[in-house]
Amino acid sequence: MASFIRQFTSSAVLPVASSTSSSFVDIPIPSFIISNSKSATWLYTTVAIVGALLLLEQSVYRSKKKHLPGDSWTIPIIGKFADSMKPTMEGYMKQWNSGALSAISVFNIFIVMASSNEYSRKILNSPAHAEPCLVHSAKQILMPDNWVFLNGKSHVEYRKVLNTLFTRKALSIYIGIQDAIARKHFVQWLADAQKDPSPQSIMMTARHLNMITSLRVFCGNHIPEHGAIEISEKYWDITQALELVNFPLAVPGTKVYRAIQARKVAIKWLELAASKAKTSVANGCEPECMLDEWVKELEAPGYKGRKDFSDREMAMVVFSFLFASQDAMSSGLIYGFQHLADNPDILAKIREEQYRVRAGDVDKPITLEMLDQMPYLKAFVKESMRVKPPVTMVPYRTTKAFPISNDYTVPANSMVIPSFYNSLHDPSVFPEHDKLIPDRWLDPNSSANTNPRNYLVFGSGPHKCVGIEYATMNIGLVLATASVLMDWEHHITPESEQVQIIATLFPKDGCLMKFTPRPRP
Ligand code: HEM
Repeated sequence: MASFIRQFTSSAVLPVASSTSSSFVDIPIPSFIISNSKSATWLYTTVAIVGALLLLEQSVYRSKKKHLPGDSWTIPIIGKFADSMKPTMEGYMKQWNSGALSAISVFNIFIVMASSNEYSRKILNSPAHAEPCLVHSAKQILMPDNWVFLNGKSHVEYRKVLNTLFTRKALSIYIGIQDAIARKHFVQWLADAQKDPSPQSIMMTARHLNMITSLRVFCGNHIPEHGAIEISEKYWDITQALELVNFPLAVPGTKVYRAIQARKVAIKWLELAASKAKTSVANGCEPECMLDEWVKELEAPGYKGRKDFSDREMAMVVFSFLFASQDAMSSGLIYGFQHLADNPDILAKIREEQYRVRAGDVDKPITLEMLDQMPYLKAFVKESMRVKPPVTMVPYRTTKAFPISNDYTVPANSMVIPSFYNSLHDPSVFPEHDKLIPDRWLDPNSSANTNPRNYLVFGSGPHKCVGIEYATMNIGLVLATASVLMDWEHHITPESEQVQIIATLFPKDGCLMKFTPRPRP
């Protein structure tokens, strides 16, 4: 009490206008009240500013969203961040089914999701309004000067050069490498299964097979074995960083930081490979991999394009191929194994075709000519990726206001995400759309074949996947060779049909398989 009185007496005088409250004039005010009142002013001001900003945030969101389906209000600051951390197919389906166009916001990034074939294709084919933006982390991982971030004319020019790496002539070099590596890995899979016959997840084994195949196809023996294994092991850090929204700073301990370290390792080996490929071709060696083929192509007399690609630039291209293919191809391959195991009648047809084309010789490496005679295999691969598309959507960014429909314009600098799932599961084009029916691709007059615009597994427009032929050839070749060398049994769990999204789609239980050697015919 005494201290209270002391404070009271030493307090300042509150200047109050005498006209309004003369009786209070000169009443001494305690200092704690004054200091509290100052901080209260600050508090009120801060609250008012924050409140105004939050209101502004809501009104900006609503003015951008207009009549599109989506939450009427966005969660302050973070928006749908929590959902984007743990995306689920059910969540995406709900969003896609809410309308052909729908809106969400994550960290104040305004996002328009397109689910119909018409709008998805429109985004992919409107380079004047929208360009691929990948997820934010992709730029940090791939490096901003990677060719994949080019747009317009410079992108078209660069792609012309890269298209030469996927010609039939180039693929005929790659197919032998793919065949040999697949067989080597199957020997290992069978040896591992003999040691431990319990069903094992093929998530990592299939990913490893894929990575080693890609590295050998792209770089041949210009990367030593331990370098290839180092890239393969570290690559998982890159996959894990591909979330829609990441922690913005790549500081130690974050996923993006770890991914950047993994990229540095990969680029170091890929630069070395580019330099060795140049030396090898200069020494007159015949091309044995993609980098050799590229260097050789640059020197061809009829070649008119750009010739001066540095080791780093070539390394970044190869890295962009790894980046674009590793997760998608692994997804395609793993679902391929699962679909065949779950559909023995389809597997039997694949095998029948294999034995016929290989004339019973299962040790004979596959050639492009043999693949040409395997329409059922091709139909299966196409159908397997239709049912479970590895890539379900690709983020684009509007470079200017984009009048996407008669009654809606996507504001500039928004994210627009064309999704492929609904196109690939449109029941009017794919009757019994959830069923795996390879035969629908064998009839040229089927609705699947007469509506090619619906098959968006590899995208559409100027950024359509550059590796389509290689990807489908690789998935087909691995499954075909596996079918004649091995039997496999799928250990079905309640999660086998559920999907987990790790950049691309995978069976939630990791796809548990048991492999055994298959007797020769
Ligand atoms: C099953 C495997 C694959 C799937 C499902 C797939 C799917 C896709 C999709 C959906 C896109 C975006 C297309 C668009 O924006 O319209 C894309 C782009 C791309 N893909 Fe693939 N891809 C696969 C394999 C590969 C492979 C094997 C390579 C390279 C060897 C590759 C290289 C690329 C590149 C470089 C791009 C960007 C092209 C550009 O921006 O011009 N992909 N892919």
